[in-house]
Amino acid sequence: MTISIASQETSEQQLDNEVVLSVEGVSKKFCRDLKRSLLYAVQDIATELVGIRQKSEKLRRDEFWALKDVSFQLRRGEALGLVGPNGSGKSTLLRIISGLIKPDSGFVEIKGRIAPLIALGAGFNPILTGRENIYANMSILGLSKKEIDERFEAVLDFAEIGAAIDAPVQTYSSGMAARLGFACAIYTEPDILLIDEVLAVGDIKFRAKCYRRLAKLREQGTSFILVSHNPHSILSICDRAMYLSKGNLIATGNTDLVMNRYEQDLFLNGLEKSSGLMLLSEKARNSESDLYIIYLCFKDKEENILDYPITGEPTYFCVGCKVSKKLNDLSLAILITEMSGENDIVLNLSAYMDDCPLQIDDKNTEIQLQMPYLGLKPGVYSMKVHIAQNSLTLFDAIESFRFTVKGNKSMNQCSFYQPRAWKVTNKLSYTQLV
Ligand SMILES: Nc1ncnc2c1ncn2[C@@H]1O[C@H](COP(=O)(O)OP(=O)(O)OP(=O)(O)O)[C@@H](O)[C@H]1O
Repeated sequence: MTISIASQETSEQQLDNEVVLSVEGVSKKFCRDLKRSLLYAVQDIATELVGIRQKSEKLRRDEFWALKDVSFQLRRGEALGLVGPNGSGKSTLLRIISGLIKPDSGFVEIKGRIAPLIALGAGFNPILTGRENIYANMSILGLSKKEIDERFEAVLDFAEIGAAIDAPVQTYSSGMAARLGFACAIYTEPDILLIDEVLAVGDIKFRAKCYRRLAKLREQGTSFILVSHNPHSILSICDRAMYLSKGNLIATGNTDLVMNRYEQDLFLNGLEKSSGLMLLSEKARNSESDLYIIYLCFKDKEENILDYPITGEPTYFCVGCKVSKKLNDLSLAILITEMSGENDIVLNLSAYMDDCPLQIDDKNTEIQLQMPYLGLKPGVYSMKVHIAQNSLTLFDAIESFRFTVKGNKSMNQCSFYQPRAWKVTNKLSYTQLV
């Protein structure tokens, strides 16, 4: 069952916009065995020729569903992010939409011109030069020779590949091929642009230029579907996202919520998913140490243990310790990395850096890091925890405490939660413009 995650605002805005792409109940099966798949293809062609072929919902030996009953719509000017683990069917879906392969059932309806940027160099002939490929590629996308002549200089300017334009495309780096592919696609002025990871190979400057151009194209009414394994690209560009897994549409709707669901499924399994508590077996701990950690958890300000810390809410991170003697000048240090994306460090805190040494008597103790507001956005994180004395003697360390942050506040595709209030006053700081 597909979960529909939609904000009211987004749905209302979209009602005004015309549907440019409609995908209805699309399924596609493939065969894992090459020989058998050739045999099935021959069988299918033969039965189709004699007119007895029926679309079958059944899988033959070695077949599997690469896509199963996928339906969605794309509206004019909309940016849709398509996410899912490797092999979940994203490229297959884009290939079906662009007409490169036929679905086994269901249909795709397109209004206007579609430009697929599907694989590196897709549509490029490796032995032709960049110049020749621009003509070949843009004419496949529907432009006349005269139209291509008029746009040729603009494509060259945008691609910034200089003299390499007269070299065969097979001598291009992946980034150069992506530049040329993107430039050709945007100058065909498509109604729908399909982008499958190609931007990931461009350098940062070129990617920034592409994203600026995409924003401009959207203002002019171009819709696009962006496939990316980089959550930041999806979160910053797309207003809606779709999450595929094993060919099934798992969730669709608000980008933040869909990405959150995807990241939870990707990084957590079973028990970990519903627990913000990590209990450590005393036997496995270093019980020789004067202090060792026996649990980690999150609590709310009433000190209830939380399954999930929540963005924007008062949150206590608690470390339960077994202690055998009085200790001074202790520091609790935490380093939090985001498990999606590039494992970026999002928080690095320690009592030592805060000039706040902790004193512990010889009783078992819970050390708390009290956060008036949790600034982390919804997502999946991993935390390293260290307890040391004078930042030199390490007592205990936990290398990875995984937890999920949920959101109940509006984050609006940004990276952290900012506590805030809005106000209007009648006091002006300046009464006259200089
Ligand atoms: N022509 C084909 N013949 C057989 N199997 C195929 C074919 N094309 C794709 N597949 C299989 O279909 C499944 C979906 O592949 P697809 O390329 O759509 O995944 P994806 O979500 O784009 O993956 P990635 O994130 O790795 O690019 C995979 O198991 C893949 O091996």
